Amino acid sequence: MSSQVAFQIPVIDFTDENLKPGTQPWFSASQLVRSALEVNGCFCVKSNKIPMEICNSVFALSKEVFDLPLHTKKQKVSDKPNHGYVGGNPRVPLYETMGIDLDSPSNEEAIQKFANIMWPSGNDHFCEKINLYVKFLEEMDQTAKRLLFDAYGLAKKSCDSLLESTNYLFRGFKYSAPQKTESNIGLIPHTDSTYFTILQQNNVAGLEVKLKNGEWITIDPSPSLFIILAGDAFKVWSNGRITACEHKVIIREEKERYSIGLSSFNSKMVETLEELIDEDHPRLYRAFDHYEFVAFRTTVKSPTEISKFYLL
Ligand SMILES: O=C(O)CCC(=O)C(=O)O
Ligand SMILES: [Fe+2]
Repeated sequence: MSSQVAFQIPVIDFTDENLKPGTQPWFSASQLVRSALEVNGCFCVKSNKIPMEICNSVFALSKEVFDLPLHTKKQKVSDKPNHGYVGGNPRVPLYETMGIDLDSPSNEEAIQKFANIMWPSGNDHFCEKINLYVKFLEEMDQTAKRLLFDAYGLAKKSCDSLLESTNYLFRGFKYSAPQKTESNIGLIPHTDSTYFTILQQNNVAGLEVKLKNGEWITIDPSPSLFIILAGDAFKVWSNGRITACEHKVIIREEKERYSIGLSSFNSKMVETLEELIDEDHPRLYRAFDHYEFVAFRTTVKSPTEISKFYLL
């Protein structure tokens, strides 16, 4: 399966010491990121910059959180839609997610605040591991964005400006093992409202993405592979060049599944970059407040209805 995935979805090695702006490996990776995002809306990243021991701890900690009593999990609320605890949705009964919004003063404080809600006497181990992991995923997100901006020939300050207004959301996902008589749908097909969503799986397959040709493929669930999905915000930013990746989760084994990831939002407006508008590519979308869009998406599900929100 992994070679099939590698064939249709490129795997880019972020460990490569030569992956530095201005070098040939950077240039090649940058072209690959752009074409993968334009064609299928996603690519995979291999990176050993974070020790597997930290990833294993984070998966174990995520399980610990989901094993807490429902009333405790429900105490994690957020003023932003889908940024707190979500579970028990009759349309997707196997699915639960818990989010930590990282936009309060610092990641450390946001993670600490979350830990104090889950464990009133605190949890230093949780804070330490999640901090390290989140920092690593933020770096991966920023490298991926810098590669993409370079592929469009954009100035560094254009990427700096997007990164400065970025809010991150760190999330864990749990899917209960479906019973024999139960549907195995973990999440119905959707695009994310984000710029990027980075996901790491933990050996139980489930994430499937739709290719340009309409074929659905399963993403290798190995924890040594990260997948970066482009969301609606990058489609709008790129004036429709980038595909918002359609994906779903199907639990094909009778096993519980855990995944973790980082999503990026804009604290300001999502808008199309002027440099990507010209006679051949007239402006397609209006600018909008990212969190208004996230809220709108909780009320509307069909892709046509969703795109009406930002189509001119
Ligand atoms: O669990 C996964 O791998 C995907 C989660 C997802 O697509 C979502 O919550 O939007
Ligand atoms: Fe998603």
